[in-house]
Amino acid sequence: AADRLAGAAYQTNHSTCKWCYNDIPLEELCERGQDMGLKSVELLTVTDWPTLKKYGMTCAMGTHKDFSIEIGWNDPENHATLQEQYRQVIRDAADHEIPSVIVMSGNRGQISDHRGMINCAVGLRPVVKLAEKAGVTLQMELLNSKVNHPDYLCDRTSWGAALAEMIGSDRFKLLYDIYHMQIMEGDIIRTIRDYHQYIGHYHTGGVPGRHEINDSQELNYPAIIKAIHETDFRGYVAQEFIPTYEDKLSALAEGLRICEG
Ligand SMILES: O=C(O)C(=O)CO
Repeated sequence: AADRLAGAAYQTNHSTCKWCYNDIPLEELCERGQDMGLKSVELLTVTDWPTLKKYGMTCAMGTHKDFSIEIGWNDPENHATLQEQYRQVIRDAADHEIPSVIVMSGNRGQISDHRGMINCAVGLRPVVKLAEKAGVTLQMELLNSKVNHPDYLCDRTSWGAALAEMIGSDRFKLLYDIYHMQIMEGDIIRTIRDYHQYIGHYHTGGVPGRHEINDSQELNYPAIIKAIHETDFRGYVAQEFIPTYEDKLSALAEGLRICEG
């Protein structure tokens, strides 16, 4: 009951990533999540979107069952397949009122960062047009290539922002993952202030280890979330830490509380 009262007053649009609670059924996560002030459970596909709706929640960042982190838009060989998948997922997202769909750059392989950016822009252009018509935002995730995703291309904020400039649409944004970018770049608050116009969504996680965002780790989440709000951010902040507490949902509730400062 205390969580419910607190949750109703929360300033942030809170979401969480389902994969961090794989052993908890979605219905249970929705029921308990609602009570703690959660508005969304994300990185779910169209099959789960109706369940969220039943609980008055959304999937703030939708995905498609065939999406891959490593195989992405930087390689033109993937464009035809990806364009087909995005035509489908954009249509589904519009039908289910899902605000955003995730995008991955893919791994570098033999392709230079500059060529990869041009390839991403060329491949994404037609699906961004569809997203504009559908009122769905495509958001490319920034991930670390140092610890978790070796060779992933979209691993620096400036590279992502340059791609967003090249694409030039309000329906193409960056998913700024605070955990991943702390590993790659640090300088989190200044980066958010400098690049917020390109950022449509945030992920959290403790550094190092990607566990609870409490004071066992190095990031000052209350200050980071405050800086996000100071940019007039209207999107969602999703908890994406791997809980270590025995009661995983109490870890999630605590994460939301920490973000509220
Ligand atoms: O796979 C990861 O590391 C992610 O952050 C996906 O959101």
